[in-house]
Amino acid sequence: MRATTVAVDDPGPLERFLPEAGLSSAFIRRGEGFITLGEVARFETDRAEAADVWWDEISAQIDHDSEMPGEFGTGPIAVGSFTFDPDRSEERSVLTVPELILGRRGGVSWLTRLGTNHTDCSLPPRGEPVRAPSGLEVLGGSMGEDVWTDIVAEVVSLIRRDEVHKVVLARDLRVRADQPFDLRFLLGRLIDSYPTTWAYLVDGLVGATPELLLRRQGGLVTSRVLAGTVSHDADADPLARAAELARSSKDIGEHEFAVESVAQALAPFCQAMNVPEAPSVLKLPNVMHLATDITGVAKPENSALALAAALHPSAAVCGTPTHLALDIIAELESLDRSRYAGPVGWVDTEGDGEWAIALRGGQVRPQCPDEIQLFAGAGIVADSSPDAELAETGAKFVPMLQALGLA
Ligand SMILES: C=C(O[C@@H]1C=C(C(=O)O)C=C[C@H]1O)C(=O)O
Repeated sequence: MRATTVAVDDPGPLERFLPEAGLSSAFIRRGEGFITLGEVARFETDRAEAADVWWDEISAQIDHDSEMPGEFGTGPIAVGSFTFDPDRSEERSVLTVPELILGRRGGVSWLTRLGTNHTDCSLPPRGEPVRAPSGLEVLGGSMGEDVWTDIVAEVVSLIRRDEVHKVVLARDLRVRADQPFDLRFLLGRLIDSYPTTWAYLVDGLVGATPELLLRRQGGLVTSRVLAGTVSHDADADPLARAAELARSSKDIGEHEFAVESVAQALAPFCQAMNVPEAPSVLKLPNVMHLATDITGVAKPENSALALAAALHPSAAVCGTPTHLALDIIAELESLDRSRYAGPVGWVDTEGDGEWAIALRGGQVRPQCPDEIQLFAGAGIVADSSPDAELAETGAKFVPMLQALGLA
């Protein structure tokens, strides 16, 4: 297979090139990242490890001609989204090799085209205008709010009996429209309102997540761990809320579980690692999180996708200890998380790439194109209050509800 990469003039907002229908994907933060069109290969699996082996074989067969060799993110890539719990999900994970990639990073834009014999490196046409959803109806979730808070209370008592340390519980909301969703509309709204997050669109999964499972760039690996949350709004004093969060022993404890899980999982893949002692506060329009950026010097043999497979599920979205938390989630949550809270991102032919955690998003399925399932979760620890955790999930639904025009 051949691939050609050329530098192009700044194409403007990348998402404008997405077509309403057809195979496409996007991964954009602060105007940088890429959109893809078409597909030359696709691997549906239930394991990120299997996808990593598949991509390793495919990428070795690509003959790449590039005007910008070695520039991070340019060239052929595979884009994917993986389920939260492959052992218990009906949904398949997917890794695809796009036919065309239009990207921008560090002010430089490029276009990569893959195929067997082509050299057409002209920009694709802009997509049709986006369509706002209409006739929206909130159908509710797979369980009522009171049932969900009862489950939180049950988990709190398991934790107080020392049977488990932390469990992240999620809930869902279904929203129906009177015609199929145009996911580009939701993506565009998220990009505009949440520019510091990673906005993603992969195979019907759309959202804007603040959490980066990992970036592997050259020899360096970075992970942004989030856990510990307060909601805030225009009326609240942001400094007072941030100080409250930074002093909250409940949130600091919850955060430490998440940092520990990522640090432990990453250690075998790194020659050296830096884990800051105290978290900082990350401010988003709807919530603030305690945040820790872990960095390390990666051993060369593991791709970004292999690292994502090793780091997932972190205690930010699952719990501690991992296997117990997974079992408790499966038993009590009564929800197929599908690809919510799983890794979403990309990997290149060198094994560099970025994998975010698919949070603050929703899934549209081909058999129900007029219905979107939104997900939000919260970390439960010994001091959790069920009503506060319910409110926290409410705040985490806000970005998608706003994008839909419902908040
Ligand atoms: C589970 C979610 O978010 C995660 C849980 C957090 C928490 O419990 O404080 C914070 C950020 C994320 O790691 C979600 O957004 O659905």
